[in-house]
Amino acid sequence: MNDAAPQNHDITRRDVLWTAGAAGAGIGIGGLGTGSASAAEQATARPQEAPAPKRQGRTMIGVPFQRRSTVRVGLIGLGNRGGSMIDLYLAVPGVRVVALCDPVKAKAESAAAKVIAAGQPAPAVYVNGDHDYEQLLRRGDIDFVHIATPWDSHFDITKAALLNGVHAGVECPASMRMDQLWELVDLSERTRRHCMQLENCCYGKNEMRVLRMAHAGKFGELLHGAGAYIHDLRGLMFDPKYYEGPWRRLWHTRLRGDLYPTHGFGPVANYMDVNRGDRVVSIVSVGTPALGLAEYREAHMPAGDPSFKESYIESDRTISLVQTAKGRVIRLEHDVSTPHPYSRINSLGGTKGVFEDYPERIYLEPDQHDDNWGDFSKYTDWDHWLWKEHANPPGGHGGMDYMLVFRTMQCMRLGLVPDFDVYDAATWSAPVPLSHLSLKAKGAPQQIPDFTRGDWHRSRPGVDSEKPSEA
Ligand SMILES: NC(=O)c1ccc[n+]([C@@H]2O[C@H](COP(=O)([O-])OP(=O)(O)OC[C@H]3O[C@@H](n4cnc5c(N)ncnc54)[C@H](O)[C@@H]3O)[C@@H](O)[C@H]2O)c1
Repeated sequence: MNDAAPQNHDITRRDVLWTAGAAGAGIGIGGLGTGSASAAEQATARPQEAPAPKRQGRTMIGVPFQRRSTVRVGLIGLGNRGGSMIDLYLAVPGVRVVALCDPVKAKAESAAAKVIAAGQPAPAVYVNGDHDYEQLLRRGDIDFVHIATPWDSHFDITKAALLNGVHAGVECPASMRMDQLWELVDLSERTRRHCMQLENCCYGKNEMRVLRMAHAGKFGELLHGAGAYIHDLRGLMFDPKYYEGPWRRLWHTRLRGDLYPTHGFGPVANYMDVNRGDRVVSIVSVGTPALGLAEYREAHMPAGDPSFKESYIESDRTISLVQTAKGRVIRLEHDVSTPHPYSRINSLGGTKGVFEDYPERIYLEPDQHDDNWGDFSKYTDWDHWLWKEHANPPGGHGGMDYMLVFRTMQCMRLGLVPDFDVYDAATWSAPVPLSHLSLKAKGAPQQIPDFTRGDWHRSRPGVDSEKPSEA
């Protein structure tokens, strides 16, 4: 890692190529596989010192949803993620699933069958190719859309949702490119529709307990935290049936950097009130060689498999250090290509102690002393009201997926301000392009833009919400 500005780094002019006109108009750089620039060029299409573009609308901070008795939901992308999240929308009261879209007809039809089995009217189904989502979004009867498609298409579909007046919830990351993250901020402000990063890990039981303890001062003054996506995906990425095509593996041929930062970053950003009193200002990243996928392929794939044509450039482990305006440090890690038990690290430290997850343990003065970790299960009094009310939530990932859906739908039904907004989506996704740029610059720091354009000073609620007086 390098403190000083790089002397002989290899950022090319194309890495930083960007003009305000091109990004503002959304031209010159394609989505959904359009355009000719490489992913690496596109990821860094804004110079790191570029000032924030001029605001085109009013802030979306503190803007409540319009109240409604029933939330009408559409889902776009019904693979592993969309095909399981639909169960949770069907389990939450006051929600109707009205339309579904996936070019793979069998997936859309099987999701439609679930809607009917849940006793709701048959949903409209859109299966005619990669752009049929446009028809779904033009229907005029969708309040919220859940976008669970491969990463390349997140931006175009989210943009279309906002332009059609539909609140957008997009899977992680919101986009892989800096110019698109800014465009999402501008679009949300212009269209007055929320654009939410559907970051389920912010609703994890441990994450919410730590969040409440942090805000109550149990950790003292906050100093450092860490989050990660360490998940051995080698088997799934080489499984021809798991994903719809090899899109996820192919990102390892396209970009070096933290490809999936939001699961680790979102919760720690919440602990530290990022965009709510503090802000993240810079990131430095380093990466290991990329060896894991090629080694796995050699051992497990039959000779002649098309994957043998692929060259993996993504570091097996990327480690980034993010600094906040208040001087705190957040460590982010990404590794999906080596053997390792699943971990999001999820740690937080301050002047009064520290929490570390995987496995969960705590060391807080005056409760613990003599270097012996304490039992985190003794701190259940600090559980978030959502976890006190829903002790055994249905669905995957230990129940946090349900909490995300329940709370988002609750905010829409009751006309509340969402727990996070487009500024959080852009901030949590920004390490994708910026870690790439830092890696190329041999660890040189990159500025993280202030997507709030100065409003980060304002203290305001987020995931640490008050329980609404009505259900
Ligand atoms: N938050 C989480 O815990 C979590 C977990 C898994 C996946 N994800 C995210 O969900 C997204 C999807 O991942 P997945 O594992 O389900 O992948 P997948 O390949 O299983 O599913 C993607 C689906 O999108 C469909 N699709 C592709 N292009 C489309 C288009 N233009 N319009 C409509 N549908 C389209 C595909 O046919 C496929 O069914 C990714 O962004 C991933 O990062 C999030």
